[in-house]
Amino acid sequence: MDATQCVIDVRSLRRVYDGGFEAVRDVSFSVGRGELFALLGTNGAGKTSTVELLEGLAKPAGGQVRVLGHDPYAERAAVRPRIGVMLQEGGFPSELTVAETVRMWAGCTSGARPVGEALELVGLTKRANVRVKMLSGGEKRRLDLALALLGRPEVLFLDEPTTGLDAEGRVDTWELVRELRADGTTVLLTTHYLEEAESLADRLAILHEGRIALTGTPAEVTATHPSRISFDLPEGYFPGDLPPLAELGVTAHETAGRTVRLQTHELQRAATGLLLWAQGAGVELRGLDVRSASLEEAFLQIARDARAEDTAQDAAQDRTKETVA
Ligand SMILES: Nc1ncnc2c1ncn2[C@@H]1O[C@H](COP(=O)(O)OP(=O)(O)OP(=O)(O)O)[C@@H](O)[C@H]1O
Repeated sequence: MDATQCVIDVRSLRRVYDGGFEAVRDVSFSVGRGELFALLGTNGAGKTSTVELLEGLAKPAGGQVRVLGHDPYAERAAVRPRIGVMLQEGGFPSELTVAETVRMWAGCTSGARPVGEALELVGLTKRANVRVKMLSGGEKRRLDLALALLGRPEVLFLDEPTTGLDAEGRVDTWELVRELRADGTTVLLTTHYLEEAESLADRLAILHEGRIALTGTPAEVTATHPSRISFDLPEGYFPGDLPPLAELGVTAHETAGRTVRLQTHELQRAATGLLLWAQGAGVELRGLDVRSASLEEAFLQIARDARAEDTAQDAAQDRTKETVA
C-alpha cells in the first residue's frame, strides 16, 4: 500500500497485561484511506486490547503502531484531534441529559459539529432532553457514536458499535457507517456480528487467542472454506451410482446412513451435475440442502481447529507427565 494512503499501520504488535498474560501476539495489518477494516474474533480474542493500542490508550509491549503517520501513544496530541473513538463502555455522567452530554463533549472538541446535527446523525433528536441514566443500552451506544463523530474524524474506531441495538438500530448504524466511509472516513470496527463484517468491511481479520488466524476481503476469507451439499440417496441407489464426484468439483464426501454430504469450491458445477443426474435417473434428491461458503463457516472452522489443537496439546502434555512420573 502507498505510504500516503496508509492510515493505520500495525507491525508485529504485542500487548502483555500485568501478570504476564499476552493478549496480542505478533499482529500486523494495515488500513488504507477510506477503507473499512473489521476485526472479528471470539470473546477474549484480543480485539479490544488491539484497538486500545491503536487509539493510543496503552503502550505496546512490542511492535509498532502508526495512525496517520504518528505513534498514537507517544504523539497523542497529534493524533487525538483527528480520530473518533467509540469505546465498548462509554461511561458518561448519568445525571446530564443527552444534549448536555454532547454539548459538554463539543466544548472539548475542536471544529465540533453542532449538537443537533450530531444527535440527528444517530437518531437521538427526540431523546435530546432525556437524562443519560434513563436511556436504554442501545440508546447509550448511539450517544457513544454521536460523541465519536463530533469532531468529524478522519479515522473512526468503533468497538462493537451495534452491540445492544435492536435490528432497526443496527441497520441505521450500518447505513451511517457506509455514508461516513463514502465521505472518505477510514473506519476500524470490531464486531461479533459476522453479517456486519460481511456487509460493511472492505477487508477483515479474524483474531484468535491474540493472533490473526485469517485475513483478506470478505470474499477471500469466505473462499478459504468449501460450500456444502447434502441429500438423501434415493431408494435403491448406492453412493457408487452417483456421477463421478471429482468430475463435479467435489473435494470431499462422506455418507452417513443414507445421507450424503459433499464439499466443493465449485458449488454451481457440483449442484448442476447432481441435479442433472437426478433428473436423468428420474429420482428425487430428498432433503437436498445446498449451502454456499460463508464467513460464519470460516469463523467456526477457526474455533474448531483451535479446539482440536488444544486437545492435541493437552494429550501431549499428559503423555509427557506420564513419562516423567
Ligand atoms: N486489564 C487486563 N488485565 C489482564 N487481562 C486482561 C485485561 N483486559 C483484558 N484481558 C484479557 O485479554 C484477553 C483479550 O481481551 P479483549 O478484551 O481484548 O478481547 P476481545 O476480543 O475484545 O473480547 P470481547 O469480544 O469479549 O470483547 C482476554 O483473555 C482478557 O481476559
